[in-house]
Amino acid sequence: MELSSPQLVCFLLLPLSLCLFFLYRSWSERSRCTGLKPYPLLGLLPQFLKNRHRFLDWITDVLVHSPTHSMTFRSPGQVGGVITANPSNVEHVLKSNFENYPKGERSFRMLVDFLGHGIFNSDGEEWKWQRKQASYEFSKRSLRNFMVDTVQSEIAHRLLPLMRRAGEKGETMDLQSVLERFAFDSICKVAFDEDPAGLAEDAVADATSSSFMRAFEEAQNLIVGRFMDAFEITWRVKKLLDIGSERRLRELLAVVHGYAMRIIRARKEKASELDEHHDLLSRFASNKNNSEEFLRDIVTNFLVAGRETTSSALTWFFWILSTRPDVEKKILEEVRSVRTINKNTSETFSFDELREMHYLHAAVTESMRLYPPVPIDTQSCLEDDTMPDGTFVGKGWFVTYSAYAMGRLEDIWGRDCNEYKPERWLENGVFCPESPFRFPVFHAGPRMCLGKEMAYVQMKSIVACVVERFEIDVVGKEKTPEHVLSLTLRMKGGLPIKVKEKVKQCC
Ligand code: HEM
Repeated sequence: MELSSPQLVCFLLLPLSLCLFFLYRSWSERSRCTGLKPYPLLGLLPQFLKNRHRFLDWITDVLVHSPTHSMTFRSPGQVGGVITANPSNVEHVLKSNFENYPKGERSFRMLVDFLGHGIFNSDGEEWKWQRKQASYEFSKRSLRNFMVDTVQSEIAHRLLPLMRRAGEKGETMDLQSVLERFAFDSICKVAFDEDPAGLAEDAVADATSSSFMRAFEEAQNLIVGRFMDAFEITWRVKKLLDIGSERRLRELLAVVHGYAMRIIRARKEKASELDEHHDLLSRFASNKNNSEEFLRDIVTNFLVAGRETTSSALTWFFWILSTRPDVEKKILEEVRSVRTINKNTSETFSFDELREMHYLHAAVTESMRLYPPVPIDTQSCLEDDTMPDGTFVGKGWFVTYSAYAMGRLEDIWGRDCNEYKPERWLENGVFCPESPFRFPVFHAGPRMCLGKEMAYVQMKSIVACVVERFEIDVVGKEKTPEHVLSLTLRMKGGLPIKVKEKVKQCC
């Protein structure tokens, strides 16, 4: 059959029109579900590019308004993805269908230069083996005792004197940086029996550890920057040509890995004096099959885990506290009462005393609800799947849950979800935990955080001791600080404070 010119045009235009019609239909359908308007062909890429500097708040707005609290990304040439704040989906991904949601190849490629094959960046048998070794170590009473001693000593000999000196001189100090150095010293001592003395009076003199800390932070930011590149090819080309941010990253990683190697070699020299249960590093080092490179990855991963999480949580906590004298008063009353009941005359608190501080536990937890140290966390999908809320997830897609958005959902926390209210965690004065799928701040399921108890000991000890002794004035506290999204939620520009030592209470 021969077609006339107008017929030919119609014949060619028909599929195109049908295509446009279906694209438009799926476009308006998806915008009805998520409140977002994905562009035909470009998907949500334009919105992503426009909002990537306020990524967390942007996706929170979208997830809060989406009826399922989930959103789907699909852009041409890019992997698809789902971001969710739906507790049923979180449970499905992190627990019920765990095997289908590993960290995945894409995330591995992005992080391998920094985290290597360590626990945060491994799947399958490689992860299981590390998890088993580390879990065993973390469950030991001896580790807990060592950790409590370490935190107490760091507070009594470094943190409190440092704050006292700043108070006497009337100096403004950056609390975020102080807390990071505190956490860095603690994790190095607990995991590797190394003291970098980041918070010591003569810390300035220890150029190696301070240049390491700076390099570690910048490297982390550059690695996260890779995730924010709209196209993976961008950083890969820069890496290949050794230019721009990738060149800088290579230089910084040389410093980071060099420091970690120094710890490992020092440990090897001491190996004959130490048994394999001495600390976390000894446990991994005792296996002769583990290369130096693998041990270096262990060190880097535990530093990531321990250095920024508690300091991020406490930085936001102290800012909130500065705006809530009522909460500070209640914490102080509780701390003083525990001290009196236990006739404690030392500068710090024991593990059991910290456990008695339920209000403090609630106050710190409530702050992490609104400012979770790990605000988003991503897995990838092995095989096509449908989540409990009906959202489709394709093979190879990423699935991200946002603890930050979940902390702001009325469906989980009620109408006062945006208010800071420690009381929501208490029943008759006793702390009641929430399901980890509704409050996944420490993750959930088989990969749940191993350092949760250690983190609370550190955070509660610091708050109890500091609030008891110092008045803290946060400079510019009226304005909500901006955040920077690194691997953790950091405060942009730090938290400038002025401190004044309180007059000692006579008992
Ligand atoms: C407030 C403090 C902390 C928070 C909010 C927190 C949160 C988390 C989160 C969200 C994960 C999952 C990360 C992922 O998907 O890869 C995680 C994993 C982990 N955390 Fe923590 N963490 C904290 C402190 C610590 C501390 C002090 C340690 C001690 C070293 C630690 C050790 C670990 C380890 C080893 C894992 C890996 C678990 C695995 O993949 O099997 N965490 N944590």
